[in-house]
Amino acid sequence: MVKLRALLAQLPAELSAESTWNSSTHSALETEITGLATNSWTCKPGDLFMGMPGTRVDGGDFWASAIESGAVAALVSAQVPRPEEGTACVIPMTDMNRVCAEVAAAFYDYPSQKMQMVGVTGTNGKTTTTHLIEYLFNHCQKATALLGTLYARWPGHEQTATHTTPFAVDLQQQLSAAQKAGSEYGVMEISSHALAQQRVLGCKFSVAVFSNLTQDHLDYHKDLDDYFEAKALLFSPTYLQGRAIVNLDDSYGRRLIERVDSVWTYSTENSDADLWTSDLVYAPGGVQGQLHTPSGTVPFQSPLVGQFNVANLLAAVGAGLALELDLEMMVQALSQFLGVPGRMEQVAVVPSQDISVIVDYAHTPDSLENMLKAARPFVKGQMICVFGCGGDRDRTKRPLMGGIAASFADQVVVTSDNPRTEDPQQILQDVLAGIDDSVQPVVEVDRHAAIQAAILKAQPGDFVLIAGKGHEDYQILGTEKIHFDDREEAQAALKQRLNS
Ligand SMILES: CC(=O)N[C@H]1[C@@H](OP(=O)(O)OP(=O)(O)OC[C@H]2O[C@@H](n3ccc(=O)[nH]c3=O)[C@H](O)[C@@H]2O)O[C@H](CO)[C@@H](O)[C@@H]1O[C@H](C)C(=O)N[C@@H](C)C(=O)N[C@H](CCC(=O)O)C(=O)O
Ligand SMILES: Nc1ncnc2c1ncn2[C@@H]1O[C@H](COP(=O)(O)OP(=O)(O)OP(=O)(O)O)[C@@H](O)[C@H]1O
Ligand SMILES: N[C@H](CCC[C@H](N)C(=O)O)C(=O)O
Ligand SMILES: [Mg+2]
Repeated sequence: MVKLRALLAQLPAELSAESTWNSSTHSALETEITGLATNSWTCKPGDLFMGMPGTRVDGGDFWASAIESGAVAALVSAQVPRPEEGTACVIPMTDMNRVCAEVAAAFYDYPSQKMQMVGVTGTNGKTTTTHLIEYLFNHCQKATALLGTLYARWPGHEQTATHTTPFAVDLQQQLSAAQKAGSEYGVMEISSHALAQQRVLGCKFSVAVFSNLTQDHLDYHKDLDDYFEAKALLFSPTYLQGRAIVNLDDSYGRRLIERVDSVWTYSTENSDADLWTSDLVYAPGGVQGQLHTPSGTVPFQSPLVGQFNVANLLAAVGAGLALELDLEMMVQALSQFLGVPGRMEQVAVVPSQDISVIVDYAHTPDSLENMLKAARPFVKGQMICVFGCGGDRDRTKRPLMGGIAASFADQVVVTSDNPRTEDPQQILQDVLAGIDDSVQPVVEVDRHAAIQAAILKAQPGDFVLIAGKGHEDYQILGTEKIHFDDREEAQAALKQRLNS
């Protein structure tokens, strides 16, 4: 609980010009705020309502319904029409994204500053790297909270996530709960959307990781440079108060290095990097090699598959060393980390079968290519790739993904991902536009039928890769979310194959 006056005092003067306060504001200043709300529908008595500008509406326009639900006051964009003085406390603000983040951090008393925080950004590898960091840190007896695409969890608690990076109020509430539950460390995925919308403002990071930048989200960002600038914000002094860990193998990573003072680079092969690997041997059961770090060189072994996962584990070890974790202990933990749900996850059935099936979350051109390349050495027969592209998301990546699937797989099955409000057939056409006429993909709009067709038609020794949805246990058709899980679908098809 905190008084409205105290919360407003945390805001920089340029955001909450006191000169605009009227008698309604002054009379609400001593009221205790018991919660924060950004949705008028879920606003409770005692809350402070913050009206967020969105793509469809300005939440500020709903201040009356929030006040009716018991909100003590509403903070809204300056353009929002306000009530007559004396009727309700509605205070105009300059930048609601910033206001919301600053207020949330203050309300929860800056939890990130009571923990050692690691932020991970980049197009691909955030979920995998944050899981690795959580695992290494917990193995080294450091109680660690993890916030990301899959869930928010800390010792004794786990909840499903709705976004890769929560909105400011949820974020600060979760960090506060994690810290109170004993987490000394926190690791989180930070999306470019979150940085552009300032959801993470008020958080301070001891370590920030940059994995890579390749095409995605061009529905939201103007171009790749704009996307990069959003990611680069994490490495500015506003957020980073420690060491940057940056991928030297990525061209945008090399650009970022020029801008940061305290940086360790990592590379899967370049000995100029601070952390790098050599003598790598890839096998179906994982990878092994030598790990070179600022704390010495050690042999390592990991059950993870693919060169990109070596990059992820380098980033994770770098984060650990930056926070003074023991290298030997981390290397021991690496050998036991089995992977992340829905990332290169093998679908197994009993009795085992003569084909392999993998479910992976590749939903960008780069990750699709990496996944197919990583699997190739282990394919005895044909490599069959089942995939689609999400609706209401970057359309320009669709033909690129089509071209990549056709180049790197032996057979392609184009199907739906989450069509959302787009016409599923049109999404398929966008993907097919990138596939050369000489290739004859199977086109099946129903993902269930597509997975079944791929698995039932596979020949002994074939390798079926089902990409795009990974851990997701739903499919979004229109505005409806139905239960759908690639792993369950593959299991069922494998059983059917056994009996046919
Ligand atoms: C593009 C984007 O980020 N959109 C976000 C935006 O939605 P919007 O603009 O449609 O919102 P809106 O409907 O206009 O409403 C604006 C505000 O008014 C409020 N409102 C609205 C109506 C009402 O009656 N009362 C009321 O209070 C709403 O609660 C909201 O705060 O504001 C909403 C609330 O703040 C967000 O939920 C929504 O995220 C949507 C769901 C989303 O899917 N975002 C994705 C793209 C995203 O952020 N993804 C990244 C990961 C990307 C990666 O892979 O790297 C993430 O971090 O998850
Ligand atoms: N370092 C990496 N570089 C390139 N591709 C990767 C890397 N790590 C994982 N991948 C591929 O990208 C897919 C998504 O990985 P992951 O979930 O770790 O990424 P993410 O950055 O969290 O994605 P999102 O933005 O959706 O949260 C994986 O299934 C794999 O195919
Ligand atoms: N975080 C990603 C997830 C994409 C997952 C894919 N299955 C899709 O629906 O496009 C995004 O919001 O673009
Ligand atoms: Mg993720």
